[in-house]
Amino acid sequence: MAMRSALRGLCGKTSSLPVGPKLQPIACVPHRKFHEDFLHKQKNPEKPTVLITGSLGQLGQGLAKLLRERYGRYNVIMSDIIKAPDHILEAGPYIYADILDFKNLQEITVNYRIDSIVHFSALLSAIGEQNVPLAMRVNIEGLHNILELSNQYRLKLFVPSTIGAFGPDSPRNPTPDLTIQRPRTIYGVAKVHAELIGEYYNQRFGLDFRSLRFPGIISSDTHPGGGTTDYAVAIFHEALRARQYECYLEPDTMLPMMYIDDCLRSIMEFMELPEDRLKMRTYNIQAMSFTPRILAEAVKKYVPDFEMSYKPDSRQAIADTWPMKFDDSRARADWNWRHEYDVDRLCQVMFDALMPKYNTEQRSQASSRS
Ligand SMILES: NC(=O)c1ccc[n+]([C@@H]2O[C@H](COP(=O)([O-])OP(=O)(O)OC[C@H]3O[C@@H](n4cnc5c(N)ncnc54)[C@H](O)[C@@H]3O)[C@@H](O)[C@H]2O)c1
Ligand SMILES: C[C@@H](O)[C@H](N)C(=O)O
Repeated sequence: MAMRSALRGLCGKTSSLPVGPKLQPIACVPHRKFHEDFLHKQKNPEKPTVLITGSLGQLGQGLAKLLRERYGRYNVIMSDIIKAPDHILEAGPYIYADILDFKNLQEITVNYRIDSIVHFSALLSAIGEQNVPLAMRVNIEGLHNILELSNQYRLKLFVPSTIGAFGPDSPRNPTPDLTIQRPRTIYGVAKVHAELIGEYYNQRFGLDFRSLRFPGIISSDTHPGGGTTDYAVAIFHEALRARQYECYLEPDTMLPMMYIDDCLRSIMEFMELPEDRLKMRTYNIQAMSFTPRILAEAVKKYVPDFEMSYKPDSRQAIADTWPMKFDDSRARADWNWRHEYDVDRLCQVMFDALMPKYNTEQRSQASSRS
């Protein structure tokens, strides 16, 4: 932080280059070419360079950390269209990349010598329904850009799919990999399109396209971006903050869920598999399934006076069409997928992470009142 403040003083604005103990102090970046050359010299040439789109969302920050541990700090380029907080800028390269701007994506791929893309940019299910034209642009047009870019430059491409890629005509308990997919949200329609067109590019052009269908992801250090499964993150914060939570789903709505560590590990394992291990390009993966009522009971073991009330909103209609449980037997058989977190372990890890934060907040609120 001291170094960053000094740099602010030197050049009037903060360089987006990370400044850490192992780095030479680069005061400011006179032009982008210098920035790119600098990053290239710092990279581990033995490892791939990965671009993460939409990396400031719920999944991107954790994945960048894991990938950097494995490939090196400068081999992972985080990108998004929003301003990054200081701790992101300090952790490694972060750049602006709008997935709707194809030329900008080409420039980034060439200048940063990108080998793989993890494509996270999207509007999630609930937010997508509120702005369908934007969701079509980001989730469909943006995907076309990423796919075409990956094909042009022969990049390996990971695009996550979701339980939302299924609809009311699909078997819901369990939902197999190959079945009817007629989702009722623009988010789901765009994901089915991504799965199919990715598979088509693989068969037609040999593009190394890979996709996993994720359940709702639960994390403590990042917040969800406007999905139907967000309640399963909010409940932990509200239990600690207010001892109560008003859930927007009915008590017995069962959905598949997954702790973020399982999700991020699945991406790492799946992306590193040799191509001949893949019998399909898109796999279901399952960890746990629960209802709001079941999760509330588990939360009460940590916060005994916690109370949950229910006020279903438009997200209920979405959840009612989604799988209750995934059949992920093919992922388990083909590439040995195993989850590690069930609902009890999930609660333990969430409360371990969040309790100190809320205890400190409550202590500081109490001391400012006294
Ligand atoms: N979080 C989950 O529960 C979950 C479950 C299944 C699948 N997924 C998928 O995983 C991916 C990542 O999900 P997430 O939860 O991190 O999403 P998120 O909503 O938290 O983050 C998405 C990011 O995309 C960025 N973005 C929006 N428009 C953009 C544009 N034009 N150009 C570049 N970036 C843009 C946003 O700024 C945001 O940071 C998504 O494709 C999502 O569908 C997520
Ligand atoms: C399930 C997933 O795709 C996301 N969390 C959503 O609810 O939209």
